[in-house]
Formats: sequence, C-alpha cells, structure tokens
Amino acid sequence: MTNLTIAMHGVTGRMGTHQHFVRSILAIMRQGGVRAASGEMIQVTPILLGRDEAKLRHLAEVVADEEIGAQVAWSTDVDAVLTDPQVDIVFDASSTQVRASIVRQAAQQGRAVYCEKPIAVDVPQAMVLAELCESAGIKNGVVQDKLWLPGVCKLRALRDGGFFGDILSVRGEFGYWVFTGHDPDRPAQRPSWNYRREDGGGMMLDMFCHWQYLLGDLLGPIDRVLAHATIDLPERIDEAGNPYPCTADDSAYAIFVTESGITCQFNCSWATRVRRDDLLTIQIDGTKGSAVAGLRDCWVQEMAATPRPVWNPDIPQPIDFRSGWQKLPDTTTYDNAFKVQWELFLRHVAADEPFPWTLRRGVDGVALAEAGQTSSAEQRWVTLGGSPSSI
Ligand SMILES: NC(=O)C1=CN([C@@H]2O[C@H](COP(=O)(O)OP(=O)(O)OC[C@H]3O[C@@H](n4cnc5c(N)ncnc54)[C@H](OP(=O)(O)O)[C@@H]3O)[C@@H](O)[C@H]2O)C=CC1
Ligand SMILES: O=C1CO[C@H](CO)[C@@H](O)[C@@H]1O
Repeated sequence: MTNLTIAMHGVTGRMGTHQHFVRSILAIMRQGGVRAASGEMIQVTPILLGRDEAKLRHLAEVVADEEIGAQVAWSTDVDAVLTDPQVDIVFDASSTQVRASIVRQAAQQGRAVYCEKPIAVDVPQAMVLAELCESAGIKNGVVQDKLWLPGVCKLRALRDGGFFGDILSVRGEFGYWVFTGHDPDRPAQRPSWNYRREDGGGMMLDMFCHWQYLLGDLLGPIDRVLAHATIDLPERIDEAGNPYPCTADDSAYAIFVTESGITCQFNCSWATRVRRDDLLTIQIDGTKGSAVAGLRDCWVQEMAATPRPVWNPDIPQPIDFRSGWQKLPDTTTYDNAFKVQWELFLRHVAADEPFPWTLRRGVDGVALAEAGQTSSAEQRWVTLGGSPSSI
C-alpha cells in the first residue's frame, strides 16, 4: 500500500469542496483507495489548506467526519505545508489568479502538481507554469473533467463505433440563468469573481478551455476560431451584498473549425433560460446519424429514423421531432468525472501510469480562450497556428 499526502489549496471554494474534496478525495478514502494496474493499492491523506480557519475546520472536522467517519488535517500556514517533505502532491482549486503562486512554490519544492483549469489567465503565464513543472521534473496535471462526463463518454463510444458516418458539424449549447443577486430571495449561485475580468473571470476564459480539450478529444485539434462576447448584465451583487460592475463577458458565441474541417458552434451564456435537455448539450451531426449528449444522457437518431420535414407555417407542425430520438441505455456505471481523473493522476504519481493531461495541455486551453478574446475584440477569425504547448 502506498500512501500519498495531498495538500489541497482552494478546498473551501465551490469546486474544491464539492467536486475535489467530498466527491473525489473523501470518496477515494471511503472506498479504500485506488488500485494501480500492478495491483498495488494507493491511499490518500489530505491536508486542507487555505486562509479561512472556520471553513477549513468545518470541512476537516465536520464534513470529513460525516463522509468517512474520521477527521482530516488542515492548516492556514500555506508556506509551512508546501515545504513539508511529507507532502507528495499539491492541488490547487483556488480562483485562477491565485494559482500561479501555489504552483510555483510546489514546483520549487519538487512536489507533484495537480490543478484546476484555466491554469492561468493568459498564455505567457500558463507557459511559465508548464515549463516550471517540466524543468523541476515533477509530475503534473490539469483538471479536464468533461472528458469523463457520462454524456461525453457516450458520444466517444458512438464515434468509435462509426455511428456518425462522416462527422459534419457540432453544436454546443451551454449555460443557464445566474441570478444577479438584486432579489435577496434569489442570490447569485456563482462567485462574483466570475464576472470581474480583473479577478480572472469571464465566460471565454472559463469555458473555452473545456471546449478545447473536449473537441480535441472527439474530433482532433482546433484550427481557428471566430468569437463574439458580451457583458449582458452590467451589474451584480457580490458576496458581501454590495453592487459591483461586471467587467467580464457573461456570454460568448464561437465558431471553432477543426484541422479536419469540422465546424463546431458553441453558445455559452450565464444570462439564458434553459429550454433544452441539460445545462450543456452537444449535438453531433453526421452523414449516417446524429446524437445529442447532455451531462449524463445521450439521444441518437439514425438515417432510418430521420424525419422528412416540409416547411409550412400555415398548419400546426405535424412532426413530433423529439419522438424520433432514442435515449441510449447506460451500459456501465459512471463515477464522478473529477474522481475518475483524480484516480488516474494518483496512479500516475504512485505507479508511473500514463497521464497525458499535463499543464502543457492546460496551456492549449488558455490559448483557445485567448484566441477567442482576440477574435471578439478585433472582430476577425484567429488561427491557432498549432498547439502553443508544442512550440
Ligand atoms: N472544472 C470545472 O468544472 C470547474 C472549474 N472551475 C475552476 O475552479 C477554480 C475555483 O472556482 P470556484 O470553486 O468556482 O471558485 P470559488 O470562488 O467558489 O472558490 C475560490 C477558492 O479560492 C480561494 N481564494 C480566492 N482568493 C484567494 C486568495 N487571494 N488567497 C487565497 N485563497 C483564495 C477561496 O478561499 P476562501 O474560501 O478563503 O475565500 C476558495 O477556496 C477556478 O479556477 C475555476 O476556473 C470552476 C468551476 C467549474
Ligand atoms: O468553469 C466552469 C464554469 O461553470 C461550469 C458549470 O457551472 C463548469 O463546468 C466550468 O468548469
């Protein structure tokens, strides 16, 4: 049995608490660890790190006790924990602009690094972090959770089985209404920094790094992007109840064209009301069939079931379009997507198993966001010119 000690920074945030601490690390501890390909078991010991003593204590003593029947360690002395030789992995899920200092310290100490996306707010800073990890010779990884969403796994299986024929186009619809907080009964359900560019917020920075690896995995690299971003709601209320001006895009619309010539169009908005199957839906149209994936489910329509509509607005629509789609059954059980990637990273660190989702790959996500920002600001196509991570 190998035991890996993980310093978890940013664990008091939304992602840190729910996805990484509770649904990944505590779940791994509860199941007795992770089995490597060699058969060896890998167990983990977290140390929760941050600046808010009360939140850390609650997570370490109350939440951990509820989940695994034991307490875990915590500390507000970030420097001391990062230099503690017992620590094997430093994880960061703090807000994006805080990430660099944690990654830098961890790399200097020779710890393995795992962190949330985007790894930085621009390509030069992202490259510095990737290079730091590489020159320190440490194992490193970036969260690319959407790859293990059940709906995306189903799309991948359809592609691998040749269901689509030739893939023609992709359409992604992402977003939902995020309350501004002006109505005290309906507080904002996302952190205020998301809507301030100076604090690392913005739809393109948030989401284009997901679309970059998702499309790359399904269809191959993206060649170029045409994007348009807007600030739809100019004022929101922050966590302290104070109004603040929104300085970051809360909606972004993009056309990505892959190197293989497939057109992928994504609409992303925090100011839209959902009338679709899920908060994210991805439709792939192919010569033989189409599929629409939500976060978990996936619906398909083959050529034989494809309706033959005729335009006539003078009569009620005679076709029930939804009835022509079949929901794919679950043929396996799907674990939490973040936990799946955590297990792969732990196996990488403890047993040297492959883990391609490095900070270098994280640079590519930031590059797509940056290209989107340039496209939107200059109202033009931006060609990515190959992966910046391979330069
Ligand atoms: N992979 C995915 O699906 C998603 C990834 N993300 C990414 O995860 C990261 C966190 O997002 P989210 O959880 O929504 O954000 P939150 O605002 O909920 O959490 C932010 C975390 O960062 C900490 N933090 C903020 N500022 C500082 C600072 N100056 N010094 C030290 N700690 C600080 C906070 O600590 P404190 O509690 O003390 O304030 C908190 O732990 C972002 O990079 C975001 O892009 C976000 C959403 C989804
Ligand atoms: O950064 C993000 C913004 O929120 C989305 C969902 O609410 C996440 O999936 C994403 O990673």
